[in-house]
Amino acid sequence: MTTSNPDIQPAVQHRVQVAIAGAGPVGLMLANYLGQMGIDVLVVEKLDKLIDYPRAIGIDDEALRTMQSVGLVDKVLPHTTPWHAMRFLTPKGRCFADIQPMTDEFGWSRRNAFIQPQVDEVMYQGLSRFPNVRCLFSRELEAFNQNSDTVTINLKGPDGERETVQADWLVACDGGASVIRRTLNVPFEGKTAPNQWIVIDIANDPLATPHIYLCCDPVRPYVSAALPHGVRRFEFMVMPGETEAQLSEPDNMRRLLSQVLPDPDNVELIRQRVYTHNARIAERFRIDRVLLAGDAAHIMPVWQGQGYNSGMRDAFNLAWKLAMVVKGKAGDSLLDTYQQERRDHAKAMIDLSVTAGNVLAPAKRWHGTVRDGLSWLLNYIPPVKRYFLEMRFKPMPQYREGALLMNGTAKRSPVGKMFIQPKVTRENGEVVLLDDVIGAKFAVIAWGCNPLWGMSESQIAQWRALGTCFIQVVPDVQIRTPQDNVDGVIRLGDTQNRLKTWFADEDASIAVVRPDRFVAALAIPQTLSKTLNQLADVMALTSAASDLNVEKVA
Ligand SMILES: Cc1cc2nc3c(=O)[nH]c(=O)nc-3n(C[C@H](O)[C@H](O)[C@H](O)COP(=O)(O)OP(=O)(O)OC[C@H]3O[C@@H](n4cnc5c(N)ncnc54)[C@H](O)[C@@H]3O)c2cc1C
Ligand SMILES: NC(=O)c1ccc[n+]([C@@H]2O[C@H](COP(=O)([O-])OP(=O)(O)OC[C@H]3O[C@@H](n4cnc5c(N)ncnc54)[C@H](O)[C@@H]3O)[C@@H](O)[C@H]2O)c1
Ligand SMILES: O=C(O)/C=C/c1cccc(O)c1O
Repeated sequence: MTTSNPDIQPAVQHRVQVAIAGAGPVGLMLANYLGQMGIDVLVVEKLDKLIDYPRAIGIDDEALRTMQSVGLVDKVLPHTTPWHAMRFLTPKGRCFADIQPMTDEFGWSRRNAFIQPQVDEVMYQGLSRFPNVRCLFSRELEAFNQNSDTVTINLKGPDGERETVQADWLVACDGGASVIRRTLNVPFEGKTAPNQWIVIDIANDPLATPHIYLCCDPVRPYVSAALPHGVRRFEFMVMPGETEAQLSEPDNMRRLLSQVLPDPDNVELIRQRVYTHNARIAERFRIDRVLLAGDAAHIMPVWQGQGYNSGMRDAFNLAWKLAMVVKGKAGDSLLDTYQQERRDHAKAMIDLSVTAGNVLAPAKRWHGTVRDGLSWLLNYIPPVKRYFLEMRFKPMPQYREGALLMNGTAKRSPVGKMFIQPKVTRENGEVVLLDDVIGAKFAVIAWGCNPLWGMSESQIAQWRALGTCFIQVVPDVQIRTPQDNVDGVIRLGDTQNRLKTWFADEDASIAVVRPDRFVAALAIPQTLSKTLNQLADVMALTSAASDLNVEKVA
């Protein structure tokens, strides 16, 4: 661990509850969530502005749900193309995997194209809603040290001047090359791919056909992706011996683009750059008062668009836990569940992304021949086809240990999985998405019954103090007629009949849902009280739980 230089006497000293290194999407999301919870946050970014070149191009339904949780989804959606299919083509142009899930169990389109800097900007602008959040550019985190009470951070300012930050917690959102991860000597296990890729972004899309195509050309595999705002992305594999400088020469660019466009000279280039793909994961995500998130914790090839989305999952998982610990509502052991829950799933996404890369560009040519033959056969087996179409190969996060109470066998249980987000009808007839009723809170969602029945007054007070929302879901036809109403319980109509179906499938009637929308426990009215007590133990809730104070978002 580094020690700060005692000779440096910084002119500016900041004191905050949470310091975030890096104003990439993960740092910005975390800052928005913590800002909304009333936490004092300082984001430090070494560059003088947000990164503005194109990077990630796929945002999934879980990430949109995360944007919704910080009140920004309406500003993000205009920068997306929903229901975006990803199609793998054989060398002869036959589509052998059409990945196009058309379900919306979490409330949003499963696959969406987007342009990362535009959505990063939305998140940055979102911070202006919170006087308790500051974002300082041209501040590079150079060194830090921590003790049992605090983290001391040394920053270098725009003219080389020094500043210090005293923070209760430091979150490293400083990207793949994270200086924080390296300083802490946390191993970054995995592989770096042997091949590079050249990414070319073009304005005024000269092709303009929808969706993303991954073309398994054995001579030079490539990707062609339609993006919002008339942008086209091409990615070509760089062959052994080729260099970035060579490939960027006009003649070579023309040769590359002639593989995909009839008139390769008539293009409006935004940017081209050569990249290496890494598949690496940090051995630990928590080192005492320092937490690693996003690319600082895991990096992966782009083929499933999961680098960005995995970072969003980290932010959603960590933010509510950090807020509870900072506010003294939970002991800091709650933060151990962040690594417990997130690391395995991030690893599964890395493995999936590597596999997709091997399908697109197999290491040996004969692997490609086998792939094309097998895929031709499998395409005729409907369950296999459905498996691809519905994206069932993408492992949905299921936490087996952590801030939850697993009952029954983990494989079958919905505990540790994200709760569905259907439309619901309020008593005034308004139809909204479920999370918009809950807000940034825990929810106890009961089918038909009164969730408070069986809970003691003190237990109700304890969970209310955490900001828990108690919900009674009824068949939609019952919602407009006041009946069986209970004080302090929100009644909702099951607009799409999805909640009834969910509870019937799970053989339960009450779900305890965490602020990140993961199911923490299942119960029936007779077991809820005991279940909530056990959950309070697992989550290290303190007895001093008082209102979590969700600040009103302007
Ligand atoms: C060049 C590039 C292209 C990519 N292209 C794709 C793609 O095509 N498809 C895809 O799915 N994913 C892509 N990714 C991955 C995706 O962009 C990342 O997964 C995502 O940006 C991770 O977000 P993050 O917030 O964790 O880190 P980043 O977005 O990397 O943000 C980290 C931030 O921390 C700042 N920082 C670093 N060190 C310090 C320090 N010491 N002090 C202060 N600030 C610091 C950096 O300047 C940066 O702004 C790409 C990544 C990169 C780097
Ligand atoms: N569109 C694209 O094709 C594209 C473009 C850029 C990045 N990406 C993805 O995003 C990820 C992050 O991008 P980046 O530019 O920050 O990555 P990068 O190439 O700078 O590598 C990130 C970090 O990985 C670690 N690393 C690399 N080799 C290592 C080794 N041998 N041992 C231990 N650690 C090692 C280092 O900490 C390095 O700084 C990339 O790895 C890639 O998967 C994709
Ligand atoms: O969003 C996806 O699922 C795919 C993303 C993708 C595919 C190919 C190349 C990339 O750079 C991607 O981000």
